[in-house]
Amino acid sequence: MPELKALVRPPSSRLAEGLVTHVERVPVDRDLAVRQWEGYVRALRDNGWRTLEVPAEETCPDSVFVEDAVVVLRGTALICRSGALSRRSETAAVEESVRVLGYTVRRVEAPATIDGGDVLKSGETVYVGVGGRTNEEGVRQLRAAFEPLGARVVPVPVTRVLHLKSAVTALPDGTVIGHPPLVDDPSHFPAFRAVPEEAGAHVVLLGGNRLLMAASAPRSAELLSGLGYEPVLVDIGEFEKLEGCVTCLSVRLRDLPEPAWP
Ligand SMILES: NC(=O)NCCC[C@H](N)C(=O)O
Repeated sequence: MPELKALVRPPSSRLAEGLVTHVERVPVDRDLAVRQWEGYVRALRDNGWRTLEVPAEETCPDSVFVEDAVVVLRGTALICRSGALSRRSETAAVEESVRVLGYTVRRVEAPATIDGGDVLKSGETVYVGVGGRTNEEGVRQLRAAFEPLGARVVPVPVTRVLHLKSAVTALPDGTVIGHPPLVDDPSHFPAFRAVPEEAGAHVVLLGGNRLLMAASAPRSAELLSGLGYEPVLVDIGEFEKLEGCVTCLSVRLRDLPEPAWP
């Protein structure tokens, strides 16, 4: 059984200057954020994931949200080109990390934009949110990169939240979960289940029935627990102030090429 591995990236000292789009700006306690980030990394490790740290990018306040910089599928790493100008220089160190790991590296090229937070993989399907940080040309380049690898790319609209994965994520059986007021059109998904909180829509699949979730979604955790899942809760409140969620703080390397890992 190959070891489970994930990329994470320590918060920049300028974290508090991170972008906000759909929420009011409120002060961020960077020291608390660092402790919460350490707790998040610990939760991954405690659940069998070995974490590799991409070096912090001090000049990029949002660089801790490493998910947005790269999408990996079957040995290919697609380096994103963010829809937010201030986030474009986050990718250099991420590209270096995945290259060292042995991934075939492709880059999203202008005029395309893609944020990894808009890309939701579930089985053979790759849903991509369009309307916020990812544009139509981004969808075209995602198709060109991943359809030859066997993926089916399905564009879905995103207008109510920052990223597709701010609205929905998928359970291990492919059921897509979301908080209905924030989901543009649930009919795009073959199976959809409503959860009662915004943050309840965000799960990171840890393996087996375990789901990493934000502590701010206790009722959704209870609902999922009633369905047989085992929520693992982490407090990421300082990141939520910047529209971050559990998914965006790591990139799970499920199709890591071999040999790899230093
Ligand atoms: N994938 C994600 O949900 N990323 C969160 C990014 C938050 C950051 N403040 C941003 O606006 O880009």
